[in-house]
Amino acid sequence: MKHQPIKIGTRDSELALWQAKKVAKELANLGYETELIPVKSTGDLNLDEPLYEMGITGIFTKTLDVALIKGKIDIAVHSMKDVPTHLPKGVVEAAVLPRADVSDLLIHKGEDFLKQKQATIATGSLRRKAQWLNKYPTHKVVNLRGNVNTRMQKLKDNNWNGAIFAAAGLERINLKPKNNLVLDWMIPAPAQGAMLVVCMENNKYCKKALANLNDAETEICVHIEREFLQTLEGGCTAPIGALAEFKDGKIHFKGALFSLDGKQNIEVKKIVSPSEATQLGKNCAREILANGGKELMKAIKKVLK
Ligand SMILES: NCc1[nH]cc(CCC(=O)O)c1CC(=O)O
Repeated sequence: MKHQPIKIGTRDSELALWQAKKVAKELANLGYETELIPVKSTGDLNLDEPLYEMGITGIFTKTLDVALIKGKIDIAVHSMKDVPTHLPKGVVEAAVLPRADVSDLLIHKGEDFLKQKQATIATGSLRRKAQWLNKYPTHKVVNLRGNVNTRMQKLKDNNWNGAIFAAAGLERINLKPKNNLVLDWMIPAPAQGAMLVVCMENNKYCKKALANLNDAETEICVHIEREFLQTLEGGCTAPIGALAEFKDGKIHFKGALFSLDGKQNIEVKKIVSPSEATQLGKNCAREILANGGKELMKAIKKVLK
């Protein structure tokens, strides 16, 4: 018997649509029929208030989660870095797609300002803000929210020196300007550049279809990063970066917790063999907590609550 097309839920930003269409294409290559179902999310609408002030984790994923649980869609496609470490009950990770560029980019209007004392950089991310101020303590960081297109437009409309974007997002929607600087010193968000497809635990048909799309190495790396995040944060959006990468058969991990003003930086780096990967994220987070991270997390939570 012919199966109904797989209903792919997606937010309606250009990046989200690109990512959903990518999954549709991959599934079509395997012979599966699909249908795109755009679902509006509060995350794209509420642009003036910083995410952390809304007190919500999973603001980008909440609406799709509801649609999934209600059976309006069969699968949801997410930027994995936007997905809270705990999935809603009954929802499972069905595939982690091969990772794109993990780096953060500075989109600027001329690089000369990097040598100046005064400059203004825009970002809505506490992680990017803290790391920028750590490297450029005299600069000013202003809040910038909205989807990638909105943020790029706001950068044009304001006299900021630059704004920070994920390379993956800009590349996907073909919006990467020439005047970009790869911030190779900046530690990306856990799971940056990775896409996650989720479905209901009891949906055997979709689980089987999506298993074909999973990239094992990416899955291992993002799980290390997210375990690191989960062990550190306990449900608050702190300035945390983490990156695990396979290099010459080994896993290279770096993770860091920053104070909100960027003055404090507690970092850990480790190189392990893949057999030691299971506890890596947790162990590195525990090392940071033991090195002053516990007190720092407490101070951050006090401000963000
Ligand atoms: N929070 C927004 C968001 N979520 C995923 C991406 C881009 C894709 C990715 O980082 O995986 C972006 C834009 C950005 O951070 O500039």
